[in-house]
Amino acid sequence: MGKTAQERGLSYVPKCYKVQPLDRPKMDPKIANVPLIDLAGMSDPTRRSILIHEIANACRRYGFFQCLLVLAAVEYYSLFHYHHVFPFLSPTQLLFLWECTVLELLTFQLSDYWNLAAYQLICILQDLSPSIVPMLVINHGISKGIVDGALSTASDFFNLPTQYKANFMSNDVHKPVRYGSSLKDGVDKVQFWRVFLKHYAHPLKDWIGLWPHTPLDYRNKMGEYVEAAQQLAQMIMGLITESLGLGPTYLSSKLDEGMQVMTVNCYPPCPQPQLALGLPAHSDYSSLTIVLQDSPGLQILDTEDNSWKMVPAIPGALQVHVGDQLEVLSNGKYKSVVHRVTLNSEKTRISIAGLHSLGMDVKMEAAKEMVDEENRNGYRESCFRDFLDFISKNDIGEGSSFLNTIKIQK
Ligand SMILES: O=C(O)CCC(=O)C(=O)O
Ligand SMILES: [Fe+2]
Repeated sequence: MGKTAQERGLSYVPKCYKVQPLDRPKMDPKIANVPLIDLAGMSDPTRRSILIHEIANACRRYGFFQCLLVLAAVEYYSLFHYHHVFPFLSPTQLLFLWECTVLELLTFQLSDYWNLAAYQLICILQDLSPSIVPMLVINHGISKGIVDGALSTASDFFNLPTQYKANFMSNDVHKPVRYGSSLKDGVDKVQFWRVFLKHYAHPLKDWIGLWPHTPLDYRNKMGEYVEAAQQLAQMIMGLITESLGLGPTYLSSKLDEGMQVMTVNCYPPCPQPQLALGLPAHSDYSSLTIVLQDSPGLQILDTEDNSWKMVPAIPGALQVHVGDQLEVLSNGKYKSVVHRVTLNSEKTRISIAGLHSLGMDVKMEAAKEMVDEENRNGYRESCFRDFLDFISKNDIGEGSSFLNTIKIQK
């Protein structure tokens, strides 16, 4: 390691990185319809029940949604971004939407603004397109400073000399802190165009001492981000379990005693992005994953038309994925989202994916409330350790999926 193609900046893609022709990314992918949610006003019972309904629809239909920072959202509400986020709207509709929200911005405080504007947005969109339930998670409480700090210290880490990063190098997927490239370097058949640092993060005091101490602000900045993200995951999971009829605290203590595995990814520019991938198609073994990305590259498989769609990279936005554990808990009502990472030839991309799950050996199974005569249990119980054992012996790049191994054939 340190000598991989992506680390050396080769001007071509070597054979071992070339993915099968069918898996090669299109260079002009469609943009995903990102469901949108505003978390503001959660303590108001009427607002909360609307929110739960919106989240339920997003999880069922898409398996993901996005949260926005308040300040990032201001940038996001430019006409340009509207076009990317709502590609199904005509130019006149876009302009109308944009004018409405800009007007609100002038007359309201930011917090009032977001409550109102999000409602307005949802009403407008539902009128225009009743089949689309839009969701934007805003007011999620992680400040722009915290998000920017995590991305910048991550980037500084990857810019360090290989000698230092090599201290964390390992192909052993059971290690709580490790640096690597691809998935399992040199072991899997096809290699992927990324480098990564993975580390456990919750409870912070148990793990932070094992994290890199260079860059000097790494522990501090990443620590702030992971703590805020853990709180957000709890809040969102409360809404999700409530939407399943299980109540808002169904998973709270298990998540609190559970794991938060941070995968900090760096995808250097790739000279032939049409031939390789940053990560192959996979779903996450988590209950929820929260992804922070600094530029586009993440794609999700839209199950409606079985095509890959690009997730728009809105500055500071957080992407929330339903993971395998939530699919199991809901007995398949909510599906974990299949996603992959594509590359570009110009610029390094950084992403931080936080996988929130139950404890290493705590088994997840379908909630008994989700199982009846009509909906037989579709999943065997499993825990994070089972997943790690699986990936240590199987090649995800070749299509192996842990989730498939725990599905019960009906
Ligand atoms: O880079 C991304 O946007 C997503 C990364 C990812 O899917 C993962 O680390 O599991
Ligand atoms: Fe992932």
